[in-house]
Amino acid sequence: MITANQITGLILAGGRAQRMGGIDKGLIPFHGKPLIESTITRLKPQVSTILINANRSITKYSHYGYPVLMDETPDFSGPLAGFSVGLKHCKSPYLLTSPCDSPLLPTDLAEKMAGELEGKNLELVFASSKEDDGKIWSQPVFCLMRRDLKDSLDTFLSKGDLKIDRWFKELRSGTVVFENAQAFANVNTPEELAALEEVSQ
Ligand SMILES: Nc1nc2c(ncn2[C@@H]2O[C@H](COP(=O)(O)OP(=O)(O)OP(=O)(O)O)[C@@H](O)[C@H]2O)c(=O)[nH]1
Ligand SMILES: [Mg+2]
Repeated sequence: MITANQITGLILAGGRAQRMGGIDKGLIPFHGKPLIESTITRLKPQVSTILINANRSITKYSHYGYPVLMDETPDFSGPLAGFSVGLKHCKSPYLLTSPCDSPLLPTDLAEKMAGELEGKNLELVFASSKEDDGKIWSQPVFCLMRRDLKDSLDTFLSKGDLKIDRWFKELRSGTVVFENAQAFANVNTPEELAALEEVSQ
């Protein structure tokens, strides 16, 4: 059984946050505290340690006491750039990614994804959510992967491809469907931030 001490958590806070006006999304207040703190709180019990991937405000993110890793590929090339640097610094056999802007992430994220990865002998598992209308949505930035996928990812990125689902298709990958779609609610605009604060009192 894959346990928390075999998993490193990677919090993705390296985006531009253009829909939020270009400010640093992980640091905007959510219930009075920087948004990333909610992710840290939920992820921490599920993993052995945490890495933060950010491209700005490095000193502020460093205050949480975890390594802060900047993308090694230029120009905000998307979440896979964060996966790559996270895999490079991951010392455990598995890496679990979560964005900094989904403060209600499932408390059983690691457990369910690890069960699927191990049970089906997969290399990577991403989350999906079941919406109220029954539709299933991929949540590809919530992802548990083997650390040894580093070379595969770097080869993929070196071809100039950045599409996350295209990399997944090259692998033995699968998904876990989570019933509580609200756990994946993410904050992209000031309106979404206000709405999520309202429902998560
Ligand atoms: N490392 C890294 N992470 C990224 C990059 N772009 C997006 N992400 C992360 O991927 C996740 C999902 O991205 P979005 O919700 O679209 O965030 P964003 O790109 O900052 O926001 P917009 O600019 O408004 O699209 C977030 O956790 C981002 O921090 C990037 O260029 N590098
Ligand atoms: Mg988002």
